[in-house]
Amino acid sequence: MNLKLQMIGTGSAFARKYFNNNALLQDGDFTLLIDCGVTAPLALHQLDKSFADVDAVLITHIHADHVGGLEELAFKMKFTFHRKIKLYIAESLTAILWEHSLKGGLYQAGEITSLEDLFEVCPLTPHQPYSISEHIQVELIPTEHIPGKNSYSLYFNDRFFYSSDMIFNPDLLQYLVKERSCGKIFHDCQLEGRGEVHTTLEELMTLPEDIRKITYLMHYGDNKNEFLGKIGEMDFIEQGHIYLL
Ligand SMILES: O=c1ccn([C@@H]2O[C@H](COP(=O)(O)O)[C@@H](O)[C@H]2O)c(=O)[nH]1
Ligand SMILES: [Zn+2]
Ligand SMILES: [Zn+2]
Repeated sequence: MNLKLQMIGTGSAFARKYFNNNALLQDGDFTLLIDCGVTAPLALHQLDKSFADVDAVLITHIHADHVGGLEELAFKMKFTFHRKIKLYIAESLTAILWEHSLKGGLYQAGEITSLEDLFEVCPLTPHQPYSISEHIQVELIPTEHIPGKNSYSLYFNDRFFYSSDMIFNPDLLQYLVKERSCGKIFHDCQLEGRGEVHTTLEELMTLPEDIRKITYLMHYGDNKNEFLGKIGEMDFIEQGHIYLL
């Protein structure tokens, strides 16, 4: 069974040409939304889709380009579609997501007082595999992004790695490829400047050729086209395209 990956956005946090780095992972007629940033509703609309097409959502960390669209998703599910979808999120982030991000907009006395009033919350323990659909299995891998902020990368089906936002960790990439049969890497890529909270193109270019060959770049800036031909054996993943995995 082929899974389909469609990035609804491939942009860095403040990109204007590209939507937030969020994705749809499709297993037959089941659709998982990976992160749900501020631009997710419009990004879906431009693909002739909406939250009605989403069966579950998986969150990697608490930044607006990854969770800023959850308020609309939650309201739509509750009051328009009358569905409670599964919310997959690290157990360390559930209280933070509600108390520090969603409660302000979604709280409604007697009606919406917790995440569980909106979602079927599925708290995930890092380093454990979870079955999300018949052919989608995910494992959270804690990775460094912002000091003091829990942030997770995703390892699907013991086959492909989705960094979300992380600083460079070549040892992890080597381990996944050499020891865990990783065949594709979707990696955030800061095109210019120092990689204080992300991995830079310069850093990714230091990876061995066999890893670069299976690496697809995402979470990039508006000037991405200036870097065409300057990314070695790597490829840019394109917003809206459907990739068979
Ligand atoms: O130390 C920092 C922390 C944050 N930033 C900026 O904020 C965004 C955060 O969004 P991401 O989704 O993690 O990209 C980041 O890109 C930086 O632009 C920073 O510069 N320095
Ligand atoms: Zn981001
Ligand atoms: Zn981030």
